[in-house]
Amino acid sequence: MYLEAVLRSSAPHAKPTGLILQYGTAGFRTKAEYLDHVMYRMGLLAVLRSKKTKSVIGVMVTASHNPEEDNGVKLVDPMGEMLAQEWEVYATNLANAEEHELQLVLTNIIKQDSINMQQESFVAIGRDTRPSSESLSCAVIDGVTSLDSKFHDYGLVTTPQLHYIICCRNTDGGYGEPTIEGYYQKLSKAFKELVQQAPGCGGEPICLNVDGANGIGALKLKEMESYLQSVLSIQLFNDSSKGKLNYMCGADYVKVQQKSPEGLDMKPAEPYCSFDGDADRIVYYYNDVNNVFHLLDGDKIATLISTFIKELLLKVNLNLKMAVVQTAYANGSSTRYLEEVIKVPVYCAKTGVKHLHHKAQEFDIGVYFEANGHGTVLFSKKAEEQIKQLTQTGATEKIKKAAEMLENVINLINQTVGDAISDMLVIEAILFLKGLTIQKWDEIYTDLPNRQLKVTVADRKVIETTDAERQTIKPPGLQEKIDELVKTYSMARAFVRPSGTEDVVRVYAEADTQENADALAHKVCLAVFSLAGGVGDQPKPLR
Ligand SMILES: CC(=O)N[C@H]1[C@@H](OP(=O)(O)O)O[C@H](CO)[C@@H](O)[C@@H]1O
Ligand SMILES: [Mg+2]
Repeated sequence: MYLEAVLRSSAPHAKPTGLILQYGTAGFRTKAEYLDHVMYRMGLLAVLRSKKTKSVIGVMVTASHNPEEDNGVKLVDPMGEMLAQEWEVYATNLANAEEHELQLVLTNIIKQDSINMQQESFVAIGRDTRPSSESLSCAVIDGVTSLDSKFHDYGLVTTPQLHYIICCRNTDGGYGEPTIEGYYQKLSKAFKELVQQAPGCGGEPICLNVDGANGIGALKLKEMESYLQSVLSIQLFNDSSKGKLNYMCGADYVKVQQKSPEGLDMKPAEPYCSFDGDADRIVYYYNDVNNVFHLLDGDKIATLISTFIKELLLKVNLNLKMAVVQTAYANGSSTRYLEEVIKVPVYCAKTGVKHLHHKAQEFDIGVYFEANGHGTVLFSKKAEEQIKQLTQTGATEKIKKAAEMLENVINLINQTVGDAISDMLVIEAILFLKGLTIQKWDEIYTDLPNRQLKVTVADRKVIETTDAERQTIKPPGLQEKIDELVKTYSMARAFVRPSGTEDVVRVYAEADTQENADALAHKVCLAVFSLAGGVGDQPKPLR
């Protein structure tokens, strides 16, 4: 019986007794030494998922922006999306089964989802540059082969590159050539064509400074450089030749600390961007002439891209439904600007890319970004077809040209998931086409001062939220207290939610001044501490 081979091969990947892990917002994530059995079992689960969907399924070994010592794993569904939520429960059950329960848990999944074990299967595996990733991806392969499945190990790839490959394979190349080379060719062709549509094109290449977070994004960007030559000149910092992954650098560090990363000497007015550890997030920043740091996060990126697309849609006169999806963390100024100035509907989804992605799929053109820089644009089949049609039959040259630009954006953006490299190229092309410097882009609207803090409580599940996490319904009295505090400040907003990746409650506040945002955030922390079972010392004021 096939399960005998599974159990036999599981012995070298035995689960430490009693260890419990959850398939969270971004798959499993913890210290690398606890993950060997999880990897083996996710290899098994990927095979089952592949049989169930009759498609290629991806397994990515990465812990993204976490410290180098951590690792993690996530499964990629057929169209390059995150694993279906119903299967997250299977993943959690499988990861937590003790060795003697493994057979039962596997059999239950097979029965419950009526999986035909005779069905062929194929798993594509990728990994980041963490020292632990290679052996952990071998554990995935052991799981895959113990169920006699076919697989391909793509080795070192960015998370979005693996998502791209999965989508290409499952569309028989419709989305592109399912290789890293194919990815570089597709993106660089679309980028060059877009840039060449600018009036002043043909002069000096566009210059950009990139912080690669000492990770896979740096390696892949180096590989891609030759494809972009003469159009984009990249100065790469934290290129993984010496520094430690994500240590004092990368998109998460820059966003959370609101300061420049180590490892680069910032020159005033020059544009910089940072990738995270698996290159699915990006943020931009610059120092002004007074050496004051300015951050352009996911909200500013969403605004730039939406404005550009909206302008092109007006030119081609297509009646396509476009919307922007954000989370509660989106800066209030960005939401107001999108709704009132660009006049595009804005929706708020729960934190986590899978929630934003699903919401964005409801529109002909759905732009989604988390404030931390993870996001992309989704085009419906209808939108893609109508745009393509206009590139050939558009009534005027102006319409054809605008349709061609939109078509290039469709090819340049990675529609499977947020992608630092692809987003960077989209942003650079838009800035070039619109003749905008990073300062001018930054001036489109001014962020409301804000503060994000964490509170440790005994059990963060005592907090329950509603309205896309903007209101709490439990514990009793907490929302009333937050409302009361918010009323005492001008232009204020605050909310709290239990984190899906850390054992903390996150607190967010914004207000008219930084002092007020800090004070409000602190008072909300105190309310959480007293009403939701805070542990340790009381939260201290920031100033
Ligand atoms: C405020 C914030 O940035 N939260 C992050 C963080 O989720 P939490 O559930 O807040 O821990 O990690 C997620 C996965 O990487 C990411 O999608 C999300 O945006
Ligand atoms: Mg990431």
